[in-house]
Amino acid sequence: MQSTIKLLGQTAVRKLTTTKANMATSSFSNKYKFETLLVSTPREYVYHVELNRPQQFNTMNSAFWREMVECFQAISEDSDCRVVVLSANGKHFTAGLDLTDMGPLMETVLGNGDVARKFRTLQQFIKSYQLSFTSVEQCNKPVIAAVHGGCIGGGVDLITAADIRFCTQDAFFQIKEVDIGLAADVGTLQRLPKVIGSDSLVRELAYTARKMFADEAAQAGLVSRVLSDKEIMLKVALEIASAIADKSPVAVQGSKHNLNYARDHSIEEGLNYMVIWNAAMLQSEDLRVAAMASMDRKGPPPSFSKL
Ligand SMILES: CC/C=C\C=C\CC(=O)SCCNC(=O)CCNC(=O)[C@H](O)C(C)(C)COP(=O)(O)OP(=O)(O)OC[C@H]1O[C@@H](n2cnc3c(N)ncnc32)[C@H](O)[C@@H]1OP(=O)(O)O
Repeated sequence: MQSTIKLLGQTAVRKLTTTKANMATSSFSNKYKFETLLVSTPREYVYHVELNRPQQFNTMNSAFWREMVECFQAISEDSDCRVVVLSANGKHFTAGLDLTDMGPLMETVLGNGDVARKFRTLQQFIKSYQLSFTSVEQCNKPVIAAVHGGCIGGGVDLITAADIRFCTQDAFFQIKEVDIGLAADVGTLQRLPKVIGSDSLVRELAYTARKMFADEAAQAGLVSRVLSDKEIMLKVALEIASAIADKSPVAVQGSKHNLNYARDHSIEEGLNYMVIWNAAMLQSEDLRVAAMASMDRKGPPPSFSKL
């Protein structure tokens, strides 16, 4: 009798565990359900976001601009994620702005209304598109962009907002905006000079729209690794992502936040900000856990609470 009750109890526990796991999976699928992006969890604490309109070369349509914000703002606050790999499906990473989905924009440009009204509408448009990539930069979690094939126009704006960039040997980068009659307006001109350091090269690329291939991109510092093909690139990106995910999230996210702050301020301002930041964060349990683990080299690797 007692063993029957015990067995029934075990079945109930198993059912409850399975139900909880199913609920977690379905809440993940609902939260990260998009038309233009595919989100998966290939490893513990690692999310993989893929641009997912392969037939259209992942061109950036209105759904994409909206979903990028939704996706990266959700990830920023998701304690099950500590690091993101951002790649793309299909032949190219992205062909940039979807030139077939510019209806509302062109309606404003060509439509009725005086210059002030048109200005206000376009201002909102451009600001909201900028937020799509600023949400990558402002995401609490580091983002590793893994680029293959063409990374064109808006693609360069996007990857300059990422923390780390890898590419395949066949990748090329193109600030294509001048070819369609506009100055790049969603991040390239602001972020690329800080990423690659050579103002001269940025200007050459922005004024000519010429392709920059993988080896030159590595030499310039736009990417930190060039891998032979996409499969190997994703393997390496996921390994690096896992290595980051094993570290204290307090330390990693604090590093991202302070690197971004330091990039945009003087050294003195950055140091002052760091004092305030760590006067709070040094009180976190991660410091004790990590310090104990590094002293006890034979013990298990440290494990950190979710953040
Ligand atoms: C507020 C503004 C915010 C953001 C602004 C961003 C600006 C930009 O992104 S500017 C860059 C815009 N993109 C382009 O100019 C891309 C131009 N295309 C190419 O360079 C090439 O097509 C390619 C992407 C390198 C692919 O070359 P290939 O593999 O040889 O294929 P194709 O035969 O050239 O193209 C096949 C098919 O795709 C269409 N297409 C390509 N790019 C786009 C695009 N961006 N939008 C819409 N459609 C695109 C191309 O026209 C072909 O169509 P067909 O009907 O088959 O002719």
